[in-house]
Amino acid sequence: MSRLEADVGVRRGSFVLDVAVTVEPGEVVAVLGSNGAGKSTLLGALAGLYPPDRGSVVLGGRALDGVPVHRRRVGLLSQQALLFPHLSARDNVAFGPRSSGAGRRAARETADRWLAMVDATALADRRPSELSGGQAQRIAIARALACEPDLLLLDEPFAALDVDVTPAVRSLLRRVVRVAGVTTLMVTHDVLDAVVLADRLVVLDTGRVVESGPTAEVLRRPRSAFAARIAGLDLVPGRSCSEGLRTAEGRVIGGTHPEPVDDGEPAVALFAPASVAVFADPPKGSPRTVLPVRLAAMEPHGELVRLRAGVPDGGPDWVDGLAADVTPAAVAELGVEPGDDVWFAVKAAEVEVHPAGR
Ligand SMILES: Nc1ncnc2c1ncn2[C@@H]1O[C@H](COP(=O)(O)OP(=O)(O)OP(=O)(O)O)[C@@H](O)[C@H]1O
Repeated sequence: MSRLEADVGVRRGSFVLDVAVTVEPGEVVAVLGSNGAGKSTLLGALAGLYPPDRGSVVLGGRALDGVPVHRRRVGLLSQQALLFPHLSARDNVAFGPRSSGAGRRAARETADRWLAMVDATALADRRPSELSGGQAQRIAIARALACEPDLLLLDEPFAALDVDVTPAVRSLLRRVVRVAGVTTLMVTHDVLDAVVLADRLVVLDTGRVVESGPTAEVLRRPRSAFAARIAGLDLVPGRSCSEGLRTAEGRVIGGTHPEPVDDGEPAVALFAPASVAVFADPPKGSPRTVLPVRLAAMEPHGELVRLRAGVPDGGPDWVDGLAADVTPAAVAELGVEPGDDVWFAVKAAEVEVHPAGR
């Protein structure tokens, strides 16, 4: 496992990227930011496509300045699978090991191992034209990892997939990246990609890092406007359980599992602030998950009022920042103000539990 330390300046026309980013060995970091923020430029600089004007890229102790693309030991998975059309799936995966000197037999064995890892053994003899988008992307994942890269770069890896196959391919990528223990940097527009795959987020704006930190923390307490916009959801960290999610203190948040996640795996419960009902007294016999919170703030939010939670006496930290959007009439009826203890309640059907980065 290799550590990535990059501190680069890249000029493209009038745009300047000036970014320092470190990815610890085996860590997955997601780079987010609006269009034109410089995400692809950063990826290109790491891959060796755009030589930096200043700075350095050090991967596993090797300085990559001037090292050509094919010698960097950097794997790239992009939106399109970009498989060689004339080769079978197996030969596509074996291509990397072959190019780095493995014999035909050893390369095929490596390919078969990775094909099994991405549940694609049955597709080994097919040509790319005989694969669906999701199948081709699974082969591309195997191909990227079969080269045993020191760094894996993911460029919007699910953007070209049908929405109904994305969760399965995303879970699979999460599993194999963890098994391979490969240091990974991912560019994405989709906050769910970041939640499911990334240990840490880096937010770019006009070529600079404006925010970074553990995924759940950035989404829970966003400091940049961009993170706040993408993080418009309530998020509770914990571990998946059959009922939904269990927090570190053992509180169960009822929820559904839209994508596969094993019991006990790190996970997050996500729900919309508009799905949260607020009570001034603990609701009795409610089928919902009820969370005691201390009201920290009330702010206008469109036609609604956003109630922000703070931590009540002895309560867990993750309560801090949870939001409930309610009508002004409901706020008047509640008769509560900041500093009061209130109860947030949410129905299991409104809560999605997704696997999460560490
Ligand atoms: N070949 C080029 N010549 C000049 N400027 C360029 C070139 N390619 C990109 N740029 C500029 O560099 C900036 C960063 O682009 P980049 O593609 O890295 O952003 P991004 O964050 O990946 O955006 P998106 O989310 O739209 O893919 C943009 O302002 C873009 O206009």
